[in-house]
Amino acid sequence: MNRRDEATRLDSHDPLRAMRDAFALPQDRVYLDGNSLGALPRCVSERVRAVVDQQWGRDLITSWNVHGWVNLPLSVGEKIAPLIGAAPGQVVCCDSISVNLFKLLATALGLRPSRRVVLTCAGDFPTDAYMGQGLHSLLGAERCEMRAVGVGELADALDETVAVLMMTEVDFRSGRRHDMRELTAAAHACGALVLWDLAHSAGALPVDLDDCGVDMAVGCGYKFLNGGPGAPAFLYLAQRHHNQVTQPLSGWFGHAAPFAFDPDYRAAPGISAYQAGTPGVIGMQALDAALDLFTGLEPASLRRKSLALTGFFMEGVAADPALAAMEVLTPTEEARRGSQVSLRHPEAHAIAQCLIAAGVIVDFRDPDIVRFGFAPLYNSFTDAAIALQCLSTVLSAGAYANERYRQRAQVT
Ligand SMILES: Cc1ncc(COP(=O)(O)O)c(C=O)c1O
Ligand SMILES: Nc1c(O)cccc1C(=O)C[C@H](N)C(=O)O
Repeated sequence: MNRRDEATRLDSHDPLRAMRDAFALPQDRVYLDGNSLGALPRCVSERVRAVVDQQWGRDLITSWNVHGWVNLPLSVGEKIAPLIGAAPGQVVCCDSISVNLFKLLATALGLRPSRRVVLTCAGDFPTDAYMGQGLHSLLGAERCEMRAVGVGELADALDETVAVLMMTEVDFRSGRRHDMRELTAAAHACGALVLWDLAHSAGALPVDLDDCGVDMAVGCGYKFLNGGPGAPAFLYLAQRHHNQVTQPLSGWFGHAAPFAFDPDYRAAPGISAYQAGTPGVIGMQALDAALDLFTGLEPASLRRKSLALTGFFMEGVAADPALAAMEVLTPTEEARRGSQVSLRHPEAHAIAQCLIAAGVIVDFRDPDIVRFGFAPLYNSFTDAAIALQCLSTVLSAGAYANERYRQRAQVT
């Protein structure tokens, strides 16, 4: 059976295939970039229209109470919680990952006052280290020292100076998935806390924060949760760490009584204290609607589909002699794989541009990686087969050598 027929067969047996219809995907494109920006759920268009026209347009400021706008950060947080293995009361939806990292890193240093090191994995998405570097400038080297090491050196680097280990579960370049349970236990064994970045996990694979004993986590709403460009992020802090440290972005939405307008800050109890200012209601409502698509779905079913898609794609790459020059960076071992396949080639940028021009939307990561993101809610095996065919044609024809594919855009 050829790959297209095999894809058709797999699609017909896919228990999640009906979910694709919940998305407004363009007919003439194959979208494999949900690991950067999730596709548009139809229910989000409807919700945003209703929020703008009826809630904002007609009910105006009464909507903060009447439509529950004021509670959105907590209510949306509660909708995200089951997707990341968190019991109620520990997740709030607000701000961006970057901003939430600042709050949590400061909290971690406050919870471990005799330690100063934030240990990170070299090569993780840079904003995580950037936020730590900002904290270092603010607090000084005696209170905050950033230390980045390779994955293989993490175990040795965990010593009594480390306050917190900050790791991304799925590497944005390679798609490699780290062992959350094992690394969390290793950090705890040396008395450190652990903070996981779930940007490339939430909505694509099961995460068991409570069960793994994780202390803190962040993640974003615009990738596999499909909340739209710039959707609010989320933040998790385990119950046992609540009410001990005042997070530094102490804005009025995290105050115990915001509408008492006290001159002095008094933190709200629990996770609510991790809010800062007024939530972006339209973005929050878009994410809230998008999360409804996960209702009743087992995260394990998403994982099965994601692994089947990435596995099918990787097999196709391995079987095609035209793709021999593309190095597969993503682990073939399922437990170590996220929901993307990354291929390395010296002409990766031009190859990605050729694919996009042919209607297969992928992205490029400097200097030489083409990423194929597989969103289990809406990608099909046929998407993967079309992408394989297109990639094969691009490489066999050498189309990427054309000068017009070499222009670099501002956002890649
Ligand atoms: C792992 C990871 N962390 C953080 C970010 C950035 O998050 P934000 O833009 O919400 O601060 C991204 C992607 O943009 C990411 O892939
Ligand atoms: N957040 C992004 C943005 O504002 C513009 C373009 C891309 C992004 C991304 O999410 C990039 C993504 N974190 C990555 O894995 O590379």
